[in-house]
Amino acid sequence: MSSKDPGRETRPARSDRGGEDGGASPHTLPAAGDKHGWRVRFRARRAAAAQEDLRAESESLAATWRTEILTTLPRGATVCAYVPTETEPGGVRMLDDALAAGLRVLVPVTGAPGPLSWAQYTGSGSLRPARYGLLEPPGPVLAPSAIAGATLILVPAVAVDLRGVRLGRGGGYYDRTLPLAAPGAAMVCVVGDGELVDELPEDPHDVRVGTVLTPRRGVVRIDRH
Ligand SMILES: Nc1nc2c(c(=O)[nH]1)N(C=O)[C@@H](CNc1ccc(C(=O)N[C@@H](CCC(=O)O)C(=O)O)cc1)CN2
Ligand SMILES: Nc1ncnc2c1ncn2[C@@H]1O[C@H](COP(=O)(O)OP(=O)(O)OP(=O)(O)O)[C@@H](O)[C@H]1O
Repeated sequence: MSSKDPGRETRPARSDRGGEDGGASPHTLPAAGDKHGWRVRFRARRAAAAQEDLRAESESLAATWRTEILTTLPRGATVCAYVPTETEPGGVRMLDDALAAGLRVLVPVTGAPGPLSWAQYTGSGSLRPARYGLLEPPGPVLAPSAIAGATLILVPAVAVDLRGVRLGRGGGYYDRTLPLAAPGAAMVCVVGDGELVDELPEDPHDVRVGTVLTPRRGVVRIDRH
């Protein structure tokens, strides 16, 4: 990544970690290990983004998804994705593109914290409101082990770093789910350009991803995965 990239947010330098005010100012960055603080910060940025910018980002992400990722997957393969919320980059259109490419698309069914169950996505028209304001298909619920059949897994993230460490919404759902994936499955995060950063806090339970998709940088492969 070039240091000239706009929107770039790096690991805080020591001098940034709260000044004489003890870090209470909204202008200071969260402490390096403060996952919750970073999550709040990244989510606030998404919430403040202009609709037209989000739309343009989603257009670009969907184009890369179609031309550089979907074309590499055989028809009939299973993809585990998620139904994006309004502020998550990418849009539901990425799921429809996967259907059009002949893939079987599973999305999470969120219950109590634990490994996620799954349901087959057949189109946005049949989605129903679910927990946390998410949308889910009404169809039969598949056990968490369904992820083992996926060739590629889209993993939601608020931000991700250049080592593949992701910051999710704080439920620990994906950290409990990804260990059930097949060893060769590709794990891909879709984020804004300012959400691919140098270094995020990492816990022992965190599962790293191998690929990141951003609007401007396209497909970013993580080394040493
Ligand atoms: N579109 C989408 N679907 C998804 C996820 C996601 O990130 N995006 N998930 C990814 O796991 C799962 C749902 N996970 C969730 C985890 C936490 C919260 C939640 O309400 N968290 C609190 C903040 C917790 C904190 O900051 O410590 C909140 O947002 O107020 C919601 C959903 C499954 N489905
Ligand atoms: N494999 C696990 N087993 C038990 N608890 C876990 C596991 N993974 C995460 N947790 C717990 O879940 C909570 C949230 O973890 P973390 O902040 O890493 O979530 P996240 O990666 O942001 O969320 P998600 O995976 O849902 O997107 C923490 O309390 C953590 O201890």
